[in-house]
Amino acid sequence: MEPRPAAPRPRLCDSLGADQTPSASTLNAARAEARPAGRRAPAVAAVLPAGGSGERMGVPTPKQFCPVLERPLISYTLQALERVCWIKDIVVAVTGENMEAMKGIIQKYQHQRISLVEAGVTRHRSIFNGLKALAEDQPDSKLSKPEVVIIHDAVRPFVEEDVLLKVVTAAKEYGAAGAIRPLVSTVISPSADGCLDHSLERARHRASEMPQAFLFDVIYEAYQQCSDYDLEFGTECLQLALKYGHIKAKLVEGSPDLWKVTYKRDLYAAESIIKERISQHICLIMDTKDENHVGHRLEEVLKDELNHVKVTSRLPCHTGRDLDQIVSEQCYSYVCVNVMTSDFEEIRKLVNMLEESNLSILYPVVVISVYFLDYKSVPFDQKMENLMQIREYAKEVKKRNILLCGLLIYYPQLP
Ligand SMILES: Nc1ccn([C@@H]2O[C@H](COP(=O)(O)OP(=O)(O)OP(=O)(O)O)[C@@H](O)[C@H]2O)c(=O)n1
Ligand SMILES: O=P(O)(O)OC[C@@H](O)[C@@H](O)[C@@H](O)CO
Repeated sequence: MEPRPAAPRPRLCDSLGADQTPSASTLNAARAEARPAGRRAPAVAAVLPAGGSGERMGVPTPKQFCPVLERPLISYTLQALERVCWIKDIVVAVTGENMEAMKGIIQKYQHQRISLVEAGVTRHRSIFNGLKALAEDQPDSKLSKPEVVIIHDAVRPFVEEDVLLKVVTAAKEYGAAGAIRPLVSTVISPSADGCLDHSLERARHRASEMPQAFLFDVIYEAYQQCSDYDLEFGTECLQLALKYGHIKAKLVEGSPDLWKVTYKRDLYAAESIIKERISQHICLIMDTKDENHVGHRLEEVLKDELNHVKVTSRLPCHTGRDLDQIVSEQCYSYVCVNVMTSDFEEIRKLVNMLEESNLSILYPVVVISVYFLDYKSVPFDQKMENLMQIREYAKEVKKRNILLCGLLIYYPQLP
């Protein structure tokens, strides 16, 4: 059957984006170069359907725009795909009414390599629109047809490079590939009278998840031949490749985090996972090199008490290069231990560095500034005045997603 002539092209907005974040892409570029010699890396693009209304979430805002830690859910998914430098274009399908909101998210969180297309009235139609945008070299667009295309729901934020690489590599070989997970509940088939007709043997079946990947021509031709019924009611891209392209997708075991945010509980779960991930590293910054610094004792205690948390320490944060390294480690929790001074100029320096690093654009950064002051040598009112400034400063930096608090510990010098 001749493929159906392409429907009118979706409106393709300009690509939007900002400078590449150096650390993630540098790392990925190194990995990409490490690919076995002689195998040309396929040109890879991604299509993210994000045009749904999120009815099952039960809130007015479509779930892909619902905030998680005050940041829209879709921004986490974009960040996850942006970390993979060999994905050259990310096409997001959003409804016309959400187009401006999506552009605002891209600008605010400095997402890159993003192009926007109009969503369709169903998920398959949204995906088809994304594929059309990639299929045609448009003179006014940076998009070109990829060899392999990843399809990934915008509401699945926890996707890692390894599973993306697995499905892309498999798609290059098999024509199509998709992530699967063990079934949690048994699948049953009800009879017309609402009773059990039969159940499927759970061990012999799997849940189809995302990401999926396809040779571009395979999936694009499948969509072009797709029946209106499938476009309207279908939920499985792999099935389209099988039905219209006679391609049996390679199934790739995915990690538990590939789940789709569908119900409200999923938002709470996503927030917990993100909080857990960004609190995996605490960095102690001390204001002297003295090995008897109380900060070292605190470091030991934290290492003993917090088993799954990486605790590092740094000497005086006036060595900017040193702080650059800390920030490049994507640390979001800092404890500054000050025994020599209550002058919080050092804190200002640290906060400025954190802001310049763009860390706080993506996640809240916590800075706890602890002051140990000997009340015999430091008149209370003089130092409290200094420290009270921290309260006003904290209000100011909170607007930039940096949560700053001060802790004053007055103690008598040992005789
Ligand atoms: N017309 C549509 C419908 C869905 N999607 C996207 O497809 C993904 C998975 O679909 P689903 O979880 O069903 O999202 P919704 O349709 O929004 O959810 P609901 O069925 O609860 O309304 C989501 O990223 C959703 O935004 C889309 O791009 N276009
Ligand atoms: O049906 P929904 O729109 O909720 O989900 C769409 C897909 O994510 C879902 O069908 C997966 O099984 C992958 O195909």
